[in-house]
Amino acid sequence: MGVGKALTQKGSERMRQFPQGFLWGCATASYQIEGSPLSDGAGPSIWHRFSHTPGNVLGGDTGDVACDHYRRWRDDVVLMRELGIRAYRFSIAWPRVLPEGRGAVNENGLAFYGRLVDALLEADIIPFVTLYHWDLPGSLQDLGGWANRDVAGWFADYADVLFGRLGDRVHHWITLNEPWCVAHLGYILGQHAPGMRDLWAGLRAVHNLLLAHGRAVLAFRQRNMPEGRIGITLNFRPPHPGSQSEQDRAAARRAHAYHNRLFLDPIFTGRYPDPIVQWFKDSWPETLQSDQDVIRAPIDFLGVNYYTRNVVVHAPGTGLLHTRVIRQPGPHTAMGWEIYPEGLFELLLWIHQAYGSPVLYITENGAAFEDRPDPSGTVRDTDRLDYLRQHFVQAHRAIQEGVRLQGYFVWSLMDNFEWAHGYSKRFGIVYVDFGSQKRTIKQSGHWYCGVIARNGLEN
Ligand SMILES: N#[N+]C[C@@H]1[C@@H](O)[C@H](O)[C@@H](O)[C@@H]2O[C@H]12
Repeated sequence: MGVGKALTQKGSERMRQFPQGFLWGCATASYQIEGSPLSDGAGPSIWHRFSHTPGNVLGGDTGDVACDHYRRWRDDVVLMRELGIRAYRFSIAWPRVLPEGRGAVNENGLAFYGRLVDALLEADIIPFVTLYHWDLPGSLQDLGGWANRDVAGWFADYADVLFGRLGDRVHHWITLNEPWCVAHLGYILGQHAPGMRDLWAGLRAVHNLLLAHGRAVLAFRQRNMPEGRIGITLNFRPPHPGSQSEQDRAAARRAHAYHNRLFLDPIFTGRYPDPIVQWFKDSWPETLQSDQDVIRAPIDFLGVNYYTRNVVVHAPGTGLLHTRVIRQPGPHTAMGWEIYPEGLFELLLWIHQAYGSPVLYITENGAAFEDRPDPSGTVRDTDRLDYLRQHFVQAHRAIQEGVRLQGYFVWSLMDNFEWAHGYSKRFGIVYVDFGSQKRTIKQSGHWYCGVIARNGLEN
């Protein structure tokens, strides 16, 4: 079933036309671009603490300055307007709004985001607000953070402050960004803030993140904002077995259940994937029957973050799932991730078919490459342009198959603080000279501007 005109002849060109009103955008996150983490009454986040702890971030980089967006936000909105984006996904730093995570609101912090929203609307750019993109207030981590069941109420209260103060202008809300990374990288592997290596805590974080999401959705519904839409952003890595042996196929099923279904199933079906509950049986958290109803509070859209796939083999005693990812031949990004555009089509179709055809937004897709300006100052990032083009083609294929994909946010608007990699990995379609803070639209950014203007791809 096609949607819109799939391929239209335009002279000798063939266009892949996207549906009218398709939202082309870019995405960022507070700690990765803002800088000024403690300005105007903001409290320290777990990433402020983590990055200031020696050894946690490559090169000792921190988010103290980042892209200085907290001060340069007006110019950055002008930049977004130059790119012609229709929508901008950004996150709000919880500790800027509630410095202690609970209690008193920091009006300065709230005012920053109010000004940013007003400037976006003035520029005819639709704000998509992520309530949580990993910068938990440090004071809540002191109480156990995501491993403390009370966090669900703290998060819902924080979300409700923002619904009340920005809900008249912001109509698209994302509760959590990649809760899988929050639990797995932050509480189980310790590679991200808060740097815990505790399976017991990590699995409770999984459940409490889902509870927090559900409680925020219920708080949103209570506000009765008919124009409002709320969803969650999940990260996915479609796993392919390294061989057709039953062991490798079972390994891929385990990886699929843990990486792709751990949050999706409870939200859409009210149940955790059985293979995972069985796998972690001794450590699995106690849950209440009533939790399911909170977690599966209906959402209006699902945000999909896709970068690559994993080819997985059975590896006894290796890692959490006794699996190992096998590097594939062919092109990879600077993150060491295989470039596998077909994985985006496979993923979108699977979600569409297996979870009741939800409205989808690609809330992140992009690539890191070694970008350098040439002597003229131009950044010819053809590898990123090709990566995006190939993935846009797959998104178009999915729409042609009836997937209700309504927008695409490129990660990222600009080069930024790439978590434990610091500033060593550049994902932006805009180059940032972190010394001078000069922004330069890369070749991929200029190309993306054309895609948006045509709402489609030329072959
Ligand atoms: N790594 N990487 C790039 C990108 C990261 O910069 C985002 O903050 C995350 O939401 C997600 O992991 C994807």
